[in-house]
Amino acid sequence: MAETSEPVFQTDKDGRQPVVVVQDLHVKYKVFSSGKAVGAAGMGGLLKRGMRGLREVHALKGITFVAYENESIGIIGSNGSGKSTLLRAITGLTPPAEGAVFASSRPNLLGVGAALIPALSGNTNITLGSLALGFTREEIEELRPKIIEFAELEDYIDFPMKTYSSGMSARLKFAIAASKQHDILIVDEALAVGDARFRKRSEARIREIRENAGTVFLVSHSMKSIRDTCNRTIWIEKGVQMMDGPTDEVVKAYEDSRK
Ligand SMILES: Nc1ncnc2c1ncn2[C@@H]1O[C@H](COP(=O)(O)OP(=O)(O)OP(=O)(O)O)[C@@H](O)[C@H]1O
Repeated sequence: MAETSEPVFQTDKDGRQPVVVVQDLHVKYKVFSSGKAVGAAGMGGLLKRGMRGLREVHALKGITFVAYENESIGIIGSNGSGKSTLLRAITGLTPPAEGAVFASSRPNLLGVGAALIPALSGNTNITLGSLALGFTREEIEELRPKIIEFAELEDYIDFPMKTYSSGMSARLKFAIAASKQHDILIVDEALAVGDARFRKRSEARIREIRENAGTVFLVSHSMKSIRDTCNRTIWIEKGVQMMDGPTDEVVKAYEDSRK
């Protein structure tokens, strides 16, 4: 793994500022499985000799790219191709087996779900979620009406969150998380929730974050969301980087491969 992070953040010849540098990234999961199903017959070559029940999944096999300021990068690929693993490696949640990930500031995964308590009201949860994002009490009171308006929950904000539909709580979570200007924002399928109108507004908010010097990564199975939100797309298949380039070209190649 590379030891020094300084040279990787030098601006390129066009003066663009790198914010995330991924170098030959490999991620492997070791999984203990119980039962006979995971024998040589079940998992074939994945089962290592002498380690009964332990198998290794090579989820990312050499991913390399540089993400710059103001980019919105879509990550696409079929189920199990390694998209979420890549996002987790960028946030530092999953360590690389080989290679390295450098980030110029702390990447934030869009989501405040963990900080919220379903038995409490939407309003109290705005306080909890915003505190978790690092806002002060004063900032929270300034943001509160905007969050409620964005989530369109004016009539429900004093009800316990557990009484919300899944779309309503998803809207509240997005509205809290997106109230912050993130430098590096990572969005994993969050746009799949909510109705078409809310999706449009969420996408607009993501574009705004990006325009304010943020860099956004978006994993989605919706090629429409990717086309509407991302200027660049990386396509991964079975852990292998297939393509990295302008969204239109990459999405077209991906869709053609699935015909
Ligand atoms: N925590 C884990 N432990 C073991 N294996 C894992 C773990 N997380 C993911 N994997 C495996 O790694 C591979 C990539 O999974 P990942 O979730 O990154 O794919 P994905 O592209 O996000 O999939 P999807 O589109 O279905 O969400 C899969 O084979 C999956 O089974």
